[in-house]
Amino acid sequence: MIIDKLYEEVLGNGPVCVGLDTRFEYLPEYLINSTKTLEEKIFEFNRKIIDATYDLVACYKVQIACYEAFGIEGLKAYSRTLKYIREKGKVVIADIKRGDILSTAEMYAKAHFEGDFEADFITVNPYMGLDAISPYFKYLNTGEKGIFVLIRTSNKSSKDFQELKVDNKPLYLKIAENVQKWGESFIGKSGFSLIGGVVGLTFPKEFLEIKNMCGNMFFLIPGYGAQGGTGEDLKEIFKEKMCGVVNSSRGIIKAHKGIDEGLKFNELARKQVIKMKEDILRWQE
Ligand SMILES: O=c1ccn([C@@H]2O[C@H](COP(=O)(O)O)[C@@H](O)[C@H]2O)c(=O)[nH]1
Repeated sequence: MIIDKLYEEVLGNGPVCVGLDTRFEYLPEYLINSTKTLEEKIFEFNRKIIDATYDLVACYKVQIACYEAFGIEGLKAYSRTLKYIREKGKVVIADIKRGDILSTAEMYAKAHFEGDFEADFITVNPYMGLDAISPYFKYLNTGEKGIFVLIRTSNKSSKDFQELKVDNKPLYLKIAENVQKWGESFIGKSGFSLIGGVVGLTFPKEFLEIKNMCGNMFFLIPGYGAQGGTGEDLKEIFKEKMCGVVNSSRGIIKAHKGIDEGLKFNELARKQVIKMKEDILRWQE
């Protein structure tokens, strides 16, 4: 199952997930000024970052908004980036945060688990309930696809709704309970489910509460670096085992900006990955 492959990657290469939230202003000057098409420029930037990091990381997360913002050219670069990561034998998570009624969710599932935008995992929004999530199960049944459901997001305003009490519990715990239950039919050899949770590293106390409740859940963990999360915040969460992948986007792909612009952006991304890995793993010894 794809979740077992992802967990193997974590065991072999550590839990770093490189976030390809590529923006035009992150490109080095030589690419910005080149005569290549926009699609080529964005793809070349991503390809060089992937080539410089794939032996050190568990997976990649590609944020679709950054590519949609460039229009058709951006989506072509998005499609090529997903394909390139999968050709390299690495796992790719498409951060698309979809959530809609059953008939529409069927089309989102087809769009992102097949064809030009095929990814290994996608992120989904649970706000509309089970029938907005169940259309993805057809793909989970193959064992080759998985989803990460938003549970406790990393942004400050996540408290606006996620902390509201339902049956005397914060909503994020209610969601976690349901996600854990849905995931019980999709557990791999690793003991983790193809239905994982998105929980931000910016709330480590709440994270621990969720983790302790959801034994089979594998986590996609945003919030490291640019949003303030640190390796120390993962100490308790990863105490028994590394139960997730830790995403950093800006902290890795724009490391060269303002420091050493130019051809070395990929080497700087690699250095940032090594630094992040050390920062996480030293708390696990
Ligand atoms: O709760 C969430 C869910 C998703 N994200 C996404 O992760 C990256 C974070 O980027 P950084 O530059 O490392 O801050 C981005 O794609 C977000 O959309 C999140 O931050 N929090």
